Amino acid sequence: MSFFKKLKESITKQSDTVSNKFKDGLTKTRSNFSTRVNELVSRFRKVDEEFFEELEEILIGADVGVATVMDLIEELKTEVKVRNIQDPLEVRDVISEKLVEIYDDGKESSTALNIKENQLNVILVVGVNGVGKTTTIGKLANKFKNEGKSVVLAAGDTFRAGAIEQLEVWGQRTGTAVIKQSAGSDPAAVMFDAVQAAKARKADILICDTAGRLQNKVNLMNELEKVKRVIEREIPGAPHEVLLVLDATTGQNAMSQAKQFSQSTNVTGIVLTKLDGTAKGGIVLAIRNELEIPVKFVGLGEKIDDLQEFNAQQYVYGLFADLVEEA
Ligand SMILES: Nc1nc2c(ncn2[C@@H]2O[C@H](COP(=O)(O)OP(=O)(O)OP(=O)(O)O)[C@@H](O)[C@H]2O)c(=O)[nH]1
Repeated sequence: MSFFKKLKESITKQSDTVSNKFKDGLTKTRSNFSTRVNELVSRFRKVDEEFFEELEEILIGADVGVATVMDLIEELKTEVKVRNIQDPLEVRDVISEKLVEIYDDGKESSTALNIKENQLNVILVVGVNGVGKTTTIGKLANKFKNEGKSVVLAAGDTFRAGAIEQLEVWGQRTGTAVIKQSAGSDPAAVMFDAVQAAKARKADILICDTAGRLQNKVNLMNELEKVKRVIEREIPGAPHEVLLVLDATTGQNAMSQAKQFSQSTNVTGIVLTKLDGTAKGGIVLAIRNELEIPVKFVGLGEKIDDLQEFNAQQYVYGLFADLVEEA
C-alpha cells in the first residue's frame, strides 16, 4: 500500500478539526514546497543524480536545514536502490514517509507535556521578544481550561512595556488569574508570588511568562536562571516544562535562538509559532533533527484555538493534503 494511502487511513481516524488546522495552517508551505516537488517528479523521467540535486535545493529552500537535507537525501537514495524505484512519482511517496520518520524516529518523539494530575505543574515560557510568547501563553491557558484544569499566569516579563497588560488581556479572555507586580520589578519576586498564589488556589498549572530581550543575552540568561531557582526552591522538580517559543517565519534565525537558549537553560520543548505565516515550514524538521528538542506545539494561526500539539503525520498531511486525499 502506498504511504499516502496509509497516511490517509491514519488521518481519517484522527479529529477532522485538527487535520483541517494543519491543512489550512500549512497552505503557504504546501503551495511552495509541495508544488515544487510535484513539478520536479513530473518533469523527470528517471531518478538520477540530477533529480536528487534539484530535490536537495527544494528541501533547503523550504528551511529543512542543510544537515537534515543531506541525511534525508542519503536515505532516499538508499531507499530508491533497495526498492528499485525507477519512476520519480514514486519517490514522492518515499519522501513523505521519510519526513514522518525523521520526526518519529523514536529518539524522544513524545510531544506530550510533562503534566501530572493532582499537583501544581509549572511551565516556564521563554523566547525573544515578538515571537508570539504572550499569545502562546494565552492559547495554552485556553487549552488547559478546556481540559478542565485550573490555571494561573505569572507576568514575569516586567521589562517590556505593555507585556503585563497584554498578559492580563489573555487572563480575562480565558478567565485565568494573572499574578503581577508593577513594571520594572524583579521577575523572580513575581514568580515567588505566583507560586504562592497558585499553591493557595490549588491550581493545576502555573504558566510563567519571562522577559525576552535578546540585546542583553548574558543578563537575560542570568535572569532566567534566577527565576528557575526561585521556582525550584518553592516546588521541588519544577519547572516541569521549559518551553522555548520560536517564530517559524524567522527561519535560520530561529535555529540560532534555539541553540543559544538550549545552551543556557534546559529547554524541554519548542513551540513553533506562525507556521501558517511561512512558506518554509521545513524548519520543523531542522529543529527536530539538528537540535533533538521536540517541537511540542505549533502555532497555525492567530485565533485562540490555533495552537496545536505537533503531530508528524498531520504535518505531512498538511504538506501533501491533495495527494493524501486522492490516495
Ligand atoms: N499568524 C500567526 N500569528 C501569530 C501566531 N502566534 C502569535 N502570532 C502573532 O504574533 C504577534 C506577536 O505575538 P506576541 O504574543 O505579542 O509576541 P510576544 O513574543 O509575546 O512578544 P514579547 O512579549 O515581546 O516577547 C501577535 O500579533 C500574534 O497575534 C501564530 O501561530 N500564527
